[in-house]
Amino acid sequence: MHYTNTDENGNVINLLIEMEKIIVRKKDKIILNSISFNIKEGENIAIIGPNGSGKSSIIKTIIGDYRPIAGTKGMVFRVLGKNRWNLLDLKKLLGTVSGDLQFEYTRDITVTDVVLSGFFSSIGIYPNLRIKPYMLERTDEIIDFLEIGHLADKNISELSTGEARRVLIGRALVHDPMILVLDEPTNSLDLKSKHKFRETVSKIAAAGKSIILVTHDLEDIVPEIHRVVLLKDGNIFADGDIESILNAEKLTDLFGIPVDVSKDKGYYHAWC
Ligand SMILES: Nc1ncnc2c1ncn2[C@@H]1O[C@H](COP(=O)(O)OP(=O)(O)OP(=O)(O)O)[C@@H](O)[C@H]1O
Repeated sequence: MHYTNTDENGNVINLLIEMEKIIVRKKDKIILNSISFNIKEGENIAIIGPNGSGKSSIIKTIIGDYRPIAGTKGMVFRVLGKNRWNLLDLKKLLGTVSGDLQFEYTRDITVTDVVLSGFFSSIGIYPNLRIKPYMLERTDEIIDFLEIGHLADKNISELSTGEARRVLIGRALVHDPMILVLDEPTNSLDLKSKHKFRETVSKIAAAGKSIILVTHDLEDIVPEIHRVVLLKDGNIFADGDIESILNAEKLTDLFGIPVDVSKDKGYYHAWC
């Protein structure tokens, strides 16, 4: 187990995720090409890159939906020091919200039940599920924490996209995961909903969860995120502290067109 490690100065660090030489292939195409990076406990990162660069594939690999090619020389893939996980246990550790998860909720189900369904990794609550009192307590706690109590009895189909997205964060948080994984979470939200969503992410980061955020929108990178990974063609193009990565030179190189970057009140903006 390598969950606990030491850095070059002898300080103890806890590694949540260790990836070395990760190769993922789909239909004869290498979609992640020898990816290496670690995420330390308490660290928040953003992953940025052009369409098709492999951002969602990294997330799917981390949450166990995609498997790296086994037997690659020097390959390491560990979550909390373990290289073998029961998928359900892994999903408890990693709360996940993607921009399209809400479209899986096609039938009427209340906000409370959507949050509760996170305990079962299900899309809804069914009679065969054993709901325990602590689950209901935790669901109420999360609804309070996210300030969505006024929505609790509504059906998810009645909510705006922005409201539904915050409910899905609740679903991801019921297990008290160590890491919250957000894949393009502000897709199709209006300005106010994006603002509200970002405040929620900041609050969760301040509560001590690690955030892994995939986005096309630099404004989604809340000030609690200090590290950015740039991806291109299934490779890591750059990885470092936000100041050294989110600048015109790096983003111009990454996207192959002139990009300008500015920073205001802790948030970054890019335009071209
Ligand atoms: N299951 C799959 N089968 C075949 N090809 C796949 C599969 N998953 C991903 N790919 C391919 O891998 C590449 C990376 O896809 P991925 O979705 O990770 O990119 P992305 O950076 O998240 O893109 P976007 O910004 O458009 O969401 C793409 O060329 C995609 O077509």
